[in-house]
Amino acid sequence: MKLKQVIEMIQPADEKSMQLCRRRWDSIAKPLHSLGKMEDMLIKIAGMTKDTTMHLGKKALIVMCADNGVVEEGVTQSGQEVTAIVSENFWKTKATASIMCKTVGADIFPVDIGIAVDTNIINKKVAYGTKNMAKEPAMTKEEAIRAIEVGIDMVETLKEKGYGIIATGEMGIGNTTTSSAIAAILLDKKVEEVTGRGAGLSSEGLGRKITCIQKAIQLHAPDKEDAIDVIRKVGGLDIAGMTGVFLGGAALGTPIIIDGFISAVSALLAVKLCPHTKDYMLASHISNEPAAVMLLKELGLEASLVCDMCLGEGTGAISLYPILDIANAVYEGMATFDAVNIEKYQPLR
Ligand SMILES: O=C(O)c1ccc[n+]([C@@H]2O[C@H](COP(=O)([O-])O)[C@@H](O)[C@H]2O)c1
Ligand SMILES: Cc1cc2nc[nH]c2cc1C
Repeated sequence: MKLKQVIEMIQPADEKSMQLCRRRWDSIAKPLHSLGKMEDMLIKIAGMTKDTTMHLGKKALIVMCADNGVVEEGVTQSGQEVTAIVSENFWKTKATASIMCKTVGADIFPVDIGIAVDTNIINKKVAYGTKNMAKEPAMTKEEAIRAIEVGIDMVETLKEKGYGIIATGEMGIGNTTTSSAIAAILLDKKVEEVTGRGAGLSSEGLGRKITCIQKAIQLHAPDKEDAIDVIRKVGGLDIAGMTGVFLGGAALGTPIIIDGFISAVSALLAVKLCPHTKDYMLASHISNEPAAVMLLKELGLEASLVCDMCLGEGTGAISLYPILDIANAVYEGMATFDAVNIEKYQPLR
């Protein structure tokens, strides 16, 4: 589906289904709202799917894998070759996210949306990596839109295959540099406030990373009001792909789970392209990268997990699946106040 068409399709979440879901929670024989965010998440999901029965279907993780030209500026601890190695390991259940997916009963879909070499994962390559944003725009406008549409199409394909909820993830050495650039622009923050050590950068490297981002922003002056302009000048193909996943989920009524820093940047870009997209997002955890809290605040979303994770790959997002399963089991299986003859508590809220 085309980006323009998808943006036109997106509607606010369904209030009626959310009300009915809340009513069901309030009828269950336990203190009101005592399952906290577990209840809130299912209520939100009911609004997304327009269905209060919570038959979510199969669970997926889409991992957008891409390289970033800015790596040649010495802004990362690891070399660019790590992107392809880890990405191919997803298929072999040898990377963290793939092992976690197997454990929680989710299927993993690693997508080569822009790795610098050919790989054997799902081939949706838009380019062999981006250009170095410190010297030129990371990509063309056409490439940015194509990468967003790859994300949209992945959601459409998975929905057709019976997947009812999708976690987002990414793999791309250098993508905390692109994400910090985007965060600085969208949040109107100083680069040093939104830039962290990514995958274990030294203090000297961190200084280089901050200077590099400042230089790229000064060079390209991205238009804050134009999300595509921001993505194409200082973003990445992985970020663009995840932005498309959020938009596709909102258009097709599929809940999409935000992972860490890079995923939250993509979520905010999707909201900039279409504000109602936010209704179809669930926050999972709070990444240790400094801008993670700021991004969730800007999105108006609260994470359910605080685990000090900053691995990426979708590891935080898929950690939410067992919690959603537990919540759903209670929601579907518990006796009501009427059934067990307990007088209903008065709401505490
Ligand atoms: O998701 C996060 O919050 C997160 C925070 C720090 C690092 N990462 C992962 O580490 C890689 C990017 O780190 P870097 O230092 O190469 O920019 C990329 O593959 C991400 O999956 C991910
Ligand atoms: C080994 C490794 C695995 C990763 N997974 C996500 N980012 C990563 C970065 C490195 C370096």
